[in-house]
Amino acid sequence: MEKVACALTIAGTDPSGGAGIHADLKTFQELKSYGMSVITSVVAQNTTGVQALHHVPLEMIEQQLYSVISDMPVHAFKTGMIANIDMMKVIAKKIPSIAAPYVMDPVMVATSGDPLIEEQARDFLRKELLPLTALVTPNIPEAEFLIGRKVETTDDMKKAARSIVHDLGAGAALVKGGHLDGEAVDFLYDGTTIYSFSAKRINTKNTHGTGCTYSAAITAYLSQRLSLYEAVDKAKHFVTKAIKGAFPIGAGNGPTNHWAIREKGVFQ
Ligand SMILES: Nc1ncnc2c1ncn2[C@@H]1O[C@H](COP(=O)(O)OP(=O)(O)O)[C@@H](O)[C@H]1O
Ligand SMILES: Cc1ncc(COP(=O)(O)O)c(N)n1
Repeated sequence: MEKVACALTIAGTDPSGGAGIHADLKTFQELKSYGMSVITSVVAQNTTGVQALHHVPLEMIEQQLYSVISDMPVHAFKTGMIANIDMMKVIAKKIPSIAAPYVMDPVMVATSGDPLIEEQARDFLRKELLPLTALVTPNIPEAEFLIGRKVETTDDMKKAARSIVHDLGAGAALVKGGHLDGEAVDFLYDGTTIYSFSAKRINTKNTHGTGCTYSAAITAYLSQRLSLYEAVDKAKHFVTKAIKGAFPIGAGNGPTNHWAIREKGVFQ
């Protein structure tokens, strides 16, 4: 029988289709991994911001996890938005039973600036979930929170990546430079080596879902058994294309994940 790579995302929703579970599943599909999802929160949001949040009851999160894990193979998984400590506890308890690399996108606020997780949950995420990861993918503000210092230069980014691994216990750290000026450069530290991944900065406001799409692409490639370096390298190309090909739809920060539609010519 042919083998299929299976990737799981544990995250919140985005009915406008640009971020969260929706971006993750579209990315898994585009990269030819079989996509599965556990929904933590239903989020009423669009390109302009977050309008309302509804948290899925804890038993239901646990049940969704059980439904997937008890029946399906999982070759890599990621977490995105996990709104509060109780949800984090439920997820942390199940993680050790998933024998696959764990990629954490430490989502804290939406591109619009709206908070997606409770203030007190940030500490729990850092102390309890981070040490379970194979890779964590903070942007600059998230890296600053994790290490408790300002990150203003590429040198600071490299130091942050090292400190997230050595001081906080992450398996590896990818500190993303989307929030700095100049080249869009990200640094990966795997415990021994710093690697950089760079792309020309694209002049666009359509960046809704970039972090989700990037971490989902890494997860998809890891599910296909690529090395961490190869997975990040290919995912960086994917997210750059996704930002380049984004359509200016919606009144705010447009979604990034439409380049495949553009390439295949199915648009008006
Ligand atoms: N304007 C841009 N042009 C090119 N790449 C970008 C741009 N903005 C972000 N990126 C890249 O997109 C990815 C997501 O980064 P970032 O925006 O920092 O994360 P987040 O979406 O979590 O805030 C990174 O690889 C980053 O370098
Ligand atoms: C449910 C959910 N999860 C994550 C994000 C962050 O999106 P981004 O990738 O733009 O940082 C979001 N807006 N909504």
